[in-house]
Amino acid sequence: MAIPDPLVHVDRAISELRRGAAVSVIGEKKHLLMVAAEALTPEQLEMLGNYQAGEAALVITGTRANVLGIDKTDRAVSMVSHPQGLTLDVIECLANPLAALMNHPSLDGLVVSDAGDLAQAAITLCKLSRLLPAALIIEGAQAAPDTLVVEASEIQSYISNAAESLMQVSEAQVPLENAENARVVAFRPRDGGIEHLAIVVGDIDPAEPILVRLHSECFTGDLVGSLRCDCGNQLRGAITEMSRVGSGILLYLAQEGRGIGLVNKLRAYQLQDAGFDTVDANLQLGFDADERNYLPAAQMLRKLGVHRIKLLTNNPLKVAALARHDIEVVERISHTYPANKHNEEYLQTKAIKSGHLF
Ligand SMILES: Nc1nc2c(ncn2[C@@H]2O[C@H](COP(=O)(O)OP(=O)(O)OP(=O)(O)O)[C@@H](O)[C@H]2O)c(=O)[nH]1
Ligand SMILES: [Zn+2]
Repeated sequence: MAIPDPLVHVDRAISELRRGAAVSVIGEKKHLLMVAAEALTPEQLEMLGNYQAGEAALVITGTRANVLGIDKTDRAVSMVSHPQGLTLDVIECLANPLAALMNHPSLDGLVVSDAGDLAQAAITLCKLSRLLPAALIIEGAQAAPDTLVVEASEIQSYISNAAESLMQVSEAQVPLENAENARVVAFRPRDGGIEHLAIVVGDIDPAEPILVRLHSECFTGDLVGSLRCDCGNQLRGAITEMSRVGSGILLYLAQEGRGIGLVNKLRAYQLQDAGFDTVDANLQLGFDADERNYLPAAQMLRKLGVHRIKLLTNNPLKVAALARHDIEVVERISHTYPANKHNEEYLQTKAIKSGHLF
């Protein structure tokens, strides 16, 4: 029999959570049952409320608890309960800042406490599922026979395990408008999870530092020409520049919305329209300002035989992250395009709050 693959367990748990099913997270001698807050139905809440094993509580990130003002500590994850049980209205407002803009149920009497390792893994699983980082949990609850079981340690090591397992699965010549000699190379993790792409322009000489761009997927900017960001210009501009200098590699990373996913990015845009900047909108949703991990990028570069690069970026985090993953950045090349009236504030916030260089 094949050895069960931890990546596959997590991948299945992601599907379960996204379709609103309960998942059981287990650790050493401990277990909890979780449902993603944003997929919670009144029936499920009633079912979980009647669970004999223990009391249902909501886990949210410390960041979300801080902006709500219900937890002033620096806990990574906070557990929230109510002596009379949490109602769906309260859960929605605690989990989702957009619901909190519309409804104002009383938050009196909430009890906030430390969340253990399993609850932290539950939050990580929500993030991997590209859902809001909030889950209704019951600690100590045994899994029902048809509930999927996943280990907390498998969840916590998923990102690095998936990155390390990336394999080149296909490649083809694709002449581009601004770079006729280009090929697209696709990489897939072992569990069949999210694929990342490399666009290789010209012929690469691994003996020389290669011009590289790490481009995080942006449906709105890359595909439909959104003016809220500068992604479309950066994408096409990088390819044009690689063609001009003769060669280069653009990694097209499946990290939409700085790693929070397209649905959450649209939520962040709605919050920005309500007055928050791009960083605070992420924090309101309970995410970090930037949730990306660049191990997949480093791994793809290694698979392409590239170890020394010149990086097209304004983001110092990308340079530092690649260096941590053993890719030598011999030069950072600024990658700036003129602002428009829709993205001016966004670009300013990145310079002021995220340390972007120009
Ligand atoms: N969460 C969030 N993501 C955004 C927002 N605007 C754009 N994005 C995402 O940000 C990512 C773009 O980042 P990058 O082009 O890598 O930009 P960067 O981190 O500023 O770094 P450089 O462009 O390399 O300087 C894409 O995944 C976009 O979808 C926003 O307001 N909120
Ligand atoms: Zn964009």
